[in-house]
Amino acid sequence: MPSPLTRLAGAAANFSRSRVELNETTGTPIPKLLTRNIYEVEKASRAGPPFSLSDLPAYIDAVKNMNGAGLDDRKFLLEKLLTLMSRLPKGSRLRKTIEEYVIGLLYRDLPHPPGPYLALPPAGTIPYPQPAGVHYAFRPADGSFYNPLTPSLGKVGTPYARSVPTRTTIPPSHLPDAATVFDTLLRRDQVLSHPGGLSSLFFAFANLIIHSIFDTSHADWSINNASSYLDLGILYGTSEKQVNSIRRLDGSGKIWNDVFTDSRLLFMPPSVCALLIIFSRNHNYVADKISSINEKSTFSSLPITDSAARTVQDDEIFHRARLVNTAFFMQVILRDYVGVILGMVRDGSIWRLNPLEVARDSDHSLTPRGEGNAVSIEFNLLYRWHACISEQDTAWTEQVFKKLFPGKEWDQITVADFQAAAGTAMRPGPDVKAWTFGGLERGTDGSFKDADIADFLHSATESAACAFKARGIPSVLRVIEIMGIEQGRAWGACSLNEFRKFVGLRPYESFEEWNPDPEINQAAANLYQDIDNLELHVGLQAEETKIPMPGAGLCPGYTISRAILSDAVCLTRGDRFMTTEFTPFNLTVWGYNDCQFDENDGSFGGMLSKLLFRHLPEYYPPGSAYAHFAFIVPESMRGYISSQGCSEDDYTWTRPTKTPLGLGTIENRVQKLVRYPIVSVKKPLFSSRAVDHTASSFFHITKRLIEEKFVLDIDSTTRHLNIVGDIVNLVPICWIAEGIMDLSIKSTTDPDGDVDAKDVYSVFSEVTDYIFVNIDHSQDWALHNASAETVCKFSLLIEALLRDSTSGLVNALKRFLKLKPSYNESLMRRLGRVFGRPQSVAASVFMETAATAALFSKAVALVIDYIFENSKARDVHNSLHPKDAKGDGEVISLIREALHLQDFGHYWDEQVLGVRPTETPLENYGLLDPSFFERTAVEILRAVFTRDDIVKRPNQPVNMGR
Ligand code: HEM
Repeated sequence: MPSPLTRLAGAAANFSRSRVELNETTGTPIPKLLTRNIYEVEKASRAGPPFSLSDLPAYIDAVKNMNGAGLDDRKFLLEKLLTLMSRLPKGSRLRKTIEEYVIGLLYRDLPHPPGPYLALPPAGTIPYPQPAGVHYAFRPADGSFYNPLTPSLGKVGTPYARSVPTRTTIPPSHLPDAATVFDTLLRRDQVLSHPGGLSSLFFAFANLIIHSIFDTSHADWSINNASSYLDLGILYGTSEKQVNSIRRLDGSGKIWNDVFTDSRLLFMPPSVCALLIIFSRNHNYVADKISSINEKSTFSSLPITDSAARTVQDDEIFHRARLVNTAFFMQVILRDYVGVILGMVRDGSIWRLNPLEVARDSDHSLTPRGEGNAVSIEFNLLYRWHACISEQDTAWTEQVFKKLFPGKEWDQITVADFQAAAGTAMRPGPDVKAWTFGGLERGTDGSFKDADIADFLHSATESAACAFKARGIPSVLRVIEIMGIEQGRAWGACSLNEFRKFVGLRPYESFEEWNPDPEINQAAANLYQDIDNLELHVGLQAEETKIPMPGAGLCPGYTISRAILSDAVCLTRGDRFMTTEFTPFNLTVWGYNDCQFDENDGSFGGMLSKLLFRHLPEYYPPGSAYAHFAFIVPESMRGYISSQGCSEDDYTWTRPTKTPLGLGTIENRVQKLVRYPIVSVKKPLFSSRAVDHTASSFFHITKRLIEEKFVLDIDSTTRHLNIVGDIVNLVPICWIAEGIMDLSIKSTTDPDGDVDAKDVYSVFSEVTDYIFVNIDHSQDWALHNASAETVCKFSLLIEALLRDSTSGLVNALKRFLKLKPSYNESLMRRLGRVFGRPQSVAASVFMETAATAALFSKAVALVIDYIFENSKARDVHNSLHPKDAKGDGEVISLIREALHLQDFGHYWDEQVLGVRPTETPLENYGLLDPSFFERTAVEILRAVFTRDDIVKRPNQPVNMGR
């Protein structure tokens, strides 16, 4: 059972999270005022200058060739632009202009809507899948109605789009035999690790992406049986029937444990399925939250007997949870995946290309968003990244193929063999709840063991992917590549040069230019004679590859590297659920906030770590590099971290083993925030004389705040007051700031005060969260860093006052000049007598006061709530006025009673003991020290309840969160 302290702290945590400031366009959190500057300066100084003279040739080339001969991609304009954007200061106008320009450019690389298709999409209308009474946007199972005006655009079972009509005149019969092309240009000759240290898990995620958008029909290669959207169709299914096969339909909106619907993935390495299981679990986590928070108070508890009501509730929770879960998928794509592709994670940059932004052209027209999308054959061919399959995954695939095609060598398997297997041996049973992978067994509740899922993921993070390269594809996939080449021909795909022209790149004039390796270019020249004949698939996969440099992390062939960005932009920007419908209204306020990334979480703006910490907490302890940088092999990432000037020691680099949940003891967490030993400062702070003095301050501060914060209602003489947010939360803050730290509080009478009390409350309550509340591993990094900075800053302040008080010079001088002494001299003198270094004493004062301020306020708020709810305001008034010990005693009993009844006590149970509480339910920590709490709380209540003009608004709760 959580301790009273922990439960008390819960609301402080919720409060501080709900106050995170969001960028209105992207919904992303804005760094706190107190941390923003230092953080940015530090990053910028590490990253280097945004522009250097050596970049000039690339920019000149761009200007000359943008609409003419095509860009020379060997001059790395794109990389330079990306680097420039990542290094320009946040909020810079130039950065925003370039970002908008680049996103507009990439989006317009492909026509919207796509022009030609391999066959005609369905004509006429198609049925609208929205059930009656649904007032939120939801993703139709089959990808229809993403563009409401062209509802079949990108729908499951429609033909692929064609971006580039070919004018190549070489007859198909003159093209080299597909098997010979594989054996000459594509077959892996040696294992070469990925030059950027990308892990096999990165390609497992890429595998999820391609399966989401490509599923070429074996009956008709022109048809794509996947939708053209990153809608997690691999998890949810591509038809109503499939979606229903995973749903519980019991009103919870949840799916069965650890299920997904795309059976093709069962034949992929187990890390691919393990990664998808994380998203499967996330659906249920989100559904649980949405129903328990119940933002509109419309959900009923289960079981729901009325079947119609059950369906309505289940649909709503399911669809909203799916929107949130696919938003997580999108964030992992944009933050982790594209972050690695562009080398941003490697270089410690939190900047990302954000294709979802609202952007305008120079003529003020909006760059379109959410218009729909249809994937094209060119991108299907471009995405066949089989060269990167790691050695371990190759060995695994070989085992699978041996079972599927017993007795056959890799070069004896035919396309017909593969298609036959795909229709029979590769079809699992219809019950998704019984599917397994990687030899795993399901438990009685249907789920896999965390240990097993984590094991696959850890291994995939640890194993290096292979490099993109000509002659890089494992022999076992020979038949798949032959099929790919033949599909390209059957589709009438364009040549490599035609594709390059289409995306604005200069076409190659020779095979040498395409790939300078003589063995490769001569082999290609023999097969194709003319560079213009070079087929798209082969041309893309055997092209010279990029090397890691700022702006380049994936390091595929040059053309893939350019085109992949257009695809990423079009897929996400074209999806209305990721853009125009990506709103708190559809996702719920909680869901919308939950799927935002935190750029200060230690993952350089990644999102996957949040999911790994959340769903496998025992196997991803806080600070594990396996969680923060799952897409880069830890050994490589460790090198990058130290070359960025960051401390390797901030992370753990070894493979995680099972670690008990929780973050250790309170003392342990305090130690992580302060560098000096904590000493006891209770006596100077909480002696009865000191508390008498503080209690009187609390009374006066409360009175002052009440007068200041009253707001007059429109057309009325009634004034209203946010008793928790504006008074109770701020009283201890004002006391700590003014009475201990010598800071003046901004107010209507002192607008130039040193600090805003609400800002201070916010940063102090982060420290409270870190020490007392946080058990969420994904929050640990950000909370620790923010808290450590707060503790350091404010402790320094106290330390300076302490040092000054020992000399007493400042105040002596002020007294001599008949000025008010500038700080609480007697308190500082008492603190000065504590045995310990000033740094220790200062940090200890911070911990005793500021770190528990939010807990103090929460407890007082509960008491006030109890008083109003139980109509005891008049009794409290009578007890506290006039002031006497008996009346104060009565109110102290009431405080104890309130806290016990609000379930914050463990000393007393009226039902069991039948006695009134005699002891306080509070723990002896900081401002919750009972002798301090009870005396000071009484004074706050006196200031509130001895007035006759404070009543609770009818039908409105005391705002406990605020
Ligand atoms: C060990 C890992 C992998 C294995 C065993 C594998 C196997 C296969 C197989 C069997 C197919 C043919 C599917 C069909 O037509 O039914 C295929 C197609 C494909 N693969 Fe892979 N693959 C792997 C990794 C990857 C990766 C990492 C990517 C790129 C991110 C990729 C991209 C593709 C694409 C785009 C297709 C065409 C899909 C379609 O048109 O439906 N594969 N792969």
